[in-house]
Amino acid sequence: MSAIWTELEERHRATSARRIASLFDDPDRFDRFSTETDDLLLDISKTNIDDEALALLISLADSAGLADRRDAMFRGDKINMAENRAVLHTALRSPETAPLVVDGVDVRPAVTETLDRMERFARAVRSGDVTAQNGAIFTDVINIGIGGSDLGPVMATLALAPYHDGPNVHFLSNVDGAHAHDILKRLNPETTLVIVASKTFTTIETMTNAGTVLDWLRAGIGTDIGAHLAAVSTARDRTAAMGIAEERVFGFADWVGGRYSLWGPVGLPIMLAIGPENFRALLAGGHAMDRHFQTAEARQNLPVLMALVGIWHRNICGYGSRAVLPYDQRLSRLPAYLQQLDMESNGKSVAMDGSRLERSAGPVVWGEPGTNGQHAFYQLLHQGTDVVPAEFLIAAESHEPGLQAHHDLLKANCLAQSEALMLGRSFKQALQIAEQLGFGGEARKRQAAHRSFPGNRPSITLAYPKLTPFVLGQIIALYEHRVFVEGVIWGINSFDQWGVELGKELANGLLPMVQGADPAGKDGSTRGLLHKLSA
Ligand SMILES: O=P(O)(O)OC[C@H]1O[C@H](O)[C@H](O)[C@@H](O)[C@@H]1O
Repeated sequence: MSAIWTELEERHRATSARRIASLFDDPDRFDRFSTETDDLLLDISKTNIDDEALALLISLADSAGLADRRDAMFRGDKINMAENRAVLHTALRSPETAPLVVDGVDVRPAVTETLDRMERFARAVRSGDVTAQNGAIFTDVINIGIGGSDLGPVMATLALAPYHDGPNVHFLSNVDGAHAHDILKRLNPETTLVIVASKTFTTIETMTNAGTVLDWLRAGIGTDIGAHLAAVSTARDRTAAMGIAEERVFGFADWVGGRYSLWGPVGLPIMLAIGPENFRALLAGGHAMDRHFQTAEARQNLPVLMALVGIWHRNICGYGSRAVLPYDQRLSRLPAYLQQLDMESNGKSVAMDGSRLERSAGPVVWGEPGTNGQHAFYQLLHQGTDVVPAEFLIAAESHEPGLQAHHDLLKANCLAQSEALMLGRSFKQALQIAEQLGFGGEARKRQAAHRSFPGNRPSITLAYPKLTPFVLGQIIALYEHRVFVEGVIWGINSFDQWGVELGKELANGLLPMVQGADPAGKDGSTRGLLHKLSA
C-alpha cells in the first residue's frame, strides 16, 4: 500500500500546478468523471483528479482489502473488533430473506417483526386507534434522545417535511434545561406522546430529560402515564425500570451503531411523522444504495468514488476539512448529522491494531445550506488562505411547483458557486474591473488584489431528481458507505467512539464540585471557572 501512497503523492506533485478548469479541454471529462445510480448523479469532474490519479486511488482501495471488508460487513462478521460486534445497520433496510446469522441466530425475523410492530404502532397513533389516556388523538410527539438517537430522525423528519401528515414531532436532546423548557411550554401533556430513545438507556442527557418530561406528564395527567410512553433501546431491563410497558418498547441489537440507527426503531419518530409507507420507501432507498455499493465497479461506484475524492483531498492535497453545502433548505440538518456520522466514525488516530496511524484520517466536516452560506462563510471558501473542498447537493425538482422561480435561482446559485470556486478571477481580470470602476494607479492594483479569486478550488456535486423518501434513503446510505470506505483505507475501526468517554467521566466527577464540593486536585483554570460559575 505504501508504494501506492507514494505514487499518488508523485502524481499530485506532477499535476498540482495544473488548473482544474484545464481538464475540461477534454470534452468528455464530465461524462467520464460523473456517475449515476438509480437516482443520484455524482460529479467529481471539478477536482484535480485525472485518470492516473483515479486508477491509483482505486488500487489503494483494492490493496486495503475494500471488497473483503465490505463483504464482511454485509455478512455480519464482527468487523467492529474493539467492541466485538457485527455492523449490520444494512440489515434494517434489507428486504432479503436469506438467513443472516450473528452469534448463531438468524437476525432477519427479529428485524421484520420489530419493523412490523413499529408500523402497527405508528398506524394506530396516526389514526387514533392508540390514544392518549383521555381518549384524545395524539397531536404531538416528543422524541427524547441525543447523538445517534436524535440527529438522524431530526435530519430526516425535516428533510421529508412535504410528507409529514402525522403528529407534530419535537426533538429534545440537550441536557440544557432550556431545551426541555422551550419544548414543554408549547405542548399539552394530555395529547403528547413521549418516546425515550437511547440505545444504551444510560445516557445522562436522555435520562435527565426523560425524568423531567415524565414529571411534566404526571403533573399534567396524573400518575398513570403509561399510555403516553414508548421507548427505543437495546436495554429492555432499563426501559422496564423506567416503567415503560414491554409492548411499547422497540428493541434493536448491539450490531446497530447509534449513528447508523435511523433505519430501525430509532426511526420511529420519522415513521410517526411521514407514515409507514414513506418510511419503507426511505428504507428501500437505503437498500438500493447498498446493492449499488456491493455490485458496481469502483469507477462507477458512488460511495467508493466519494471516498476516494475524500482521501485525495485529505491525504494527498492535505486539506483539513470539507464543507457540506446542501442547496436544499430541508437538508439544513444534514451537515450536523454528517458531523456525527463522519467525525465520530473516522475522527481517530489509532489503527485497528492499536498502532498510531501513519497518515491523517477524518477531516473536519461542516456546512450550512446554500444560499445562506454564501452570505456568510463563502468568503473564506473563495479567498481564504486554506482550501476547503466543497460538496454541493441539489435537486432537479422542488416540492413547490408554484415557486419555480425560487428553485431556478437556487440551481443557478449552486452551479455558480462550483464554477466560481474552480475558475476564480485572475489579477488581470480584476485589474480591468477596477479600471471600469474608475480606480487608477496604485489604487487600481490594490483593488485588483482584493477583487481577484485564486480559483482552482475543488468541489463535487450530488444531484438528485427530488428529495423523496427513496432519494433521501439513497443519500444517507451513500454517506454511510463513503465513511466506511475511507475508514477501510485509513485502516481504522469506524464503528467505535471511545473519544467521547473521557469528557463523560470527568463530568461525573465535576458535578459534585459544581454543586459546591471542594475542587481539590483540579487545575487552576477549572477551579477558577468553577468559582465564577458558582453564582
Ligand atoms: O443512544 P444512546 O445510547 O443514548 O447514545 C447516544 C449517543 O451518545 C454516545 O455518547 C455516543 O457518542 C453516540 O454515538 C450515541 O449516539
